[in-house]
Parts: sequence; C-alpha cells; structure tokens
Amino acid sequence: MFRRDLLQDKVVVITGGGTGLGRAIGERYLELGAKLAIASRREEVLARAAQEMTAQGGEVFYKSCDVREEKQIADLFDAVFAHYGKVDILVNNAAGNFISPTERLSAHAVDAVLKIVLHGTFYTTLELGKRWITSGQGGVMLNIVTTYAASGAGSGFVVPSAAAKAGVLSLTRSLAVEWAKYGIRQVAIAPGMFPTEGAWSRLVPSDEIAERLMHRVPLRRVGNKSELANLAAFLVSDEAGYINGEVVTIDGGEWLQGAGEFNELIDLSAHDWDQLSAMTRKK
Ligand SMILES: CCCCCCC/C=C/C(=O)SCCNC(=O)CCNC(=O)[C@H](O)C(C)(C)COP(=O)(O)OP(=O)(O)OC[C@H]1O[C@@H](n2cnc3c(N)ncnc32)[C@H](O)[C@@H]1OP(=O)(O)O
Ligand SMILES: NC(=O)C1=CN([C@@H]2O[C@H](COP(=O)(O)OP(=O)(O)OC[C@H]3O[C@@H](n4cnc5c(N)ncnc54)[C@H](OP(=O)(O)O)[C@@H]3O)[C@@H](O)[C@H]2O)C=CC1
Repeated sequence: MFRRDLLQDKVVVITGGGTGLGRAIGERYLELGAKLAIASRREEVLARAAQEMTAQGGEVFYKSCDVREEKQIADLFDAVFAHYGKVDILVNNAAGNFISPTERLSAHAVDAVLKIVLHGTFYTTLELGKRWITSGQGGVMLNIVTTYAASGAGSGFVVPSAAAKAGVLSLTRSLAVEWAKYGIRQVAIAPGMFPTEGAWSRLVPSDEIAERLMHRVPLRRVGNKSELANLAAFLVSDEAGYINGEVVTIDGGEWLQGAGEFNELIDLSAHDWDQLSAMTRKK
C-alpha cells in the first residue's frame, strides 16, 4: 500500500508503544523504515515488545516512563535524543480508562484517567515541542483520541476519559495553529472498536456488552489493528504534510449510526417495511 521508504530514518516516540494499538502502529512504522522509541510504565512489557518487534529487523529503543511525571518525560527525551540524535514524530497513545457509573468514582479514580490522558499528553507535547522550537527542527505529533471526543458527544460511563480525550483534541487543534510557524504539525485519530487486551479487559467485560456494541457498527465488525496502523502511517508521513489540526475517525461508521435519528430502523425486515409503508402512505 505504501512506498517501503515512507518513514525512512524517521525517529518516532510512541507512548504506550509496547501493547495494543501503540505496538501495532510501531510495527507498521518499522516496516516503513522508521526507528522507534517506545515508552510506558512497565519496563518488562517494553523489553519483550522491543525484542519481538525487531525480530524482522529494525531498531526499537525502549525506556520506562510514566507520562504523569514531568521529570520522567524529560529523562525519556534526553535518552532518545542521546540514542538517535533527533526525534521526528511523537505518537501520544498512552491512556487509561474503565467503565463505571460516574457517581461511583472517587477523586482519585477521576485523576487516574485524567492524569494519564490529558496531563500525560500535554506534558510530552510540551517537553518535545520546546526542544523542537529551540533547535529549529519541526515534526509531527499524532494524538490517539476516541470517537466520543471527535463527535463532541462525550459518553456516559467513561466520563473521565471523555473529558480528557476532548481536552486532547482541543490541544491538537489549538497547537495546530499556534505551532505551525515552527514547522510542527498536529493530527489525531479517533478509533472506534479495536479489540486489545487493555481496552477489552476494562471496557468490554462480558460477551453481552460486546454483542451490544457490535450492533452499533454499520459494517458489523470491529477494526483490524493494521487498518488503524496504515492510517497512522499516512498521517505522520510527508505525504500528509498539508493535514494539520484534523482528527480522522476510523470506526466502520459507528458514530454516524448513533447520530442519525432513524438509523435504528436498519433492523426492520422487508415485511416490516411493507406494513409501515402501508401505514405511512397517504390514504
Ligand atoms: C469498547 C469499545 C471501544 C470504544 C472506545 C473505547 C475508548 C478506549 C479508550 C481507552 O483508553 S482503552 C485503553 C485502556 N487501557 C488502560 O486503561 C491501560 C492503563 N490503565 C490502568 O493502568 C488502570 O486501569 C487505571 C485505573 C486507569 C490507572 O491505574 P493506576 O494504577 O494509576 O490506578 P489504581 O490505583 O489502580 O486506581 C486509581 C483509582 O481508580 C479506581 N478504579 C480503578 N479501576 C476502577 C474501575 N474499574 N471502576 C471504578 N474505579 C476504579 C481505584 O479504585 C482507585 O480509586 P480509589 O479506590 O483509590 O479511590
Ligand atoms: N482499543 C480501542 O478500541 C480504542 C483505543 N483507543 C485509544 O487507543 C490507545 C491505545 O489503547 P489500547 O491499545 O486499546 O490499550 P492499551 O491498554 O494496550 O494501551 C494503553 C497503553 O498506555 C500505557 N500507559 C498507561 N498509563 C501510562 C502512564 N501513566 N505512562 C505511560 N504509559 C502509560 C500502557 O502501558 P503501561 O501499563 O506499561 O504503562 C499501555 O501500553 C489509547 O489512547 C486509547 O484511548 C481509542 C478508542 C478505541
């Protein structure tokens, strides 16, 4: 689908790059010639991922980093600049989330999500942005948000995530304007349902919930990680150099189905329609 050298020698930092979608994005970038640095809290997860990801070649540097901690982020970028000499692309992918009635949340639980998603994304963006601005080097920042942020609707039962991701989208759009003069481009992806261990264990705890969710997707399937990774590759590449401040939704049409007033009629049979038409036609 892409030129094999689409991301040749680009140095990419991916937060949460050892698992799930972050890892899938990293694997695609490696195939396209990029050099990776993956970071998250669990060093053993990163080490295993780096080893497996480089089995086919390529380079993956890893460093443990909690994105809620300013000092650890500075240490991360110090280490990546020391190792590779530059950073070209940042993928803000690390996140925390779980389903819960909002009234059951403690302040600590709200903070657990806000600090990873909103503060963590802001801190990495700020740290790298300052370095790029000082050195005169530009780059691309890709933020992974959600459809309930991109649609503006938010979502019950994941309210800390909805609020935090909306903040990240606002950060994306705001800096797309403010930092464009430094050659820094901002883009975002809003994924729908992409089964990962991290998301499914916290958000889809039963088959019944999975079935209900699936019914919301017009294409009647979940997304493949490779589909998301391909979009992530295009958006950070020079081929997408004029896309700035945009969020691209990849959800099989799910949010549109939820938004259209009459879309639930999709389940009606031809027989149902015969009866309804007879009722709605002028007598
Ligand atoms: C379903 C289809 C997909 C549609 C779109 C979905 C959009 C997806 C968005 C995603 O972000 S998926 C990614 C999911 N991955 C992760 O969340 C990975 C990282 N997560 C974590 O580490 C934890 O889950 C965490 C809770 C977010 C943070 O961990 P931390 O160790 O910092 O916190 P804890 O000390 O464990 O807990 C803090 C606080 O939160 C309360 N809490 C934790 N889990 C729950 C829960 N399930 N329900 C209610 N409350 C919870 C916990 O009790 C603590 O509060 P206090 O008890 O101290 O008051
Ligand atoms: N899967 C899906 O259907 C959807 C996912 N998304 C988004 O996609 C992204 C990836 O999610 P997914 O792959 O599904 O889930 P994962 O749980 O696999 O990914 C979350 C990653 O974030 C890392 N992380 C969590 N907290 C911190 C922290 N404080 N500091 C550094 N890293 C941290 C985790 O690693 P560690 O625990 O080692 O720190 C983990 O690697 C997220 O932004 C999520 O919101 C959006 C919509 C749908």
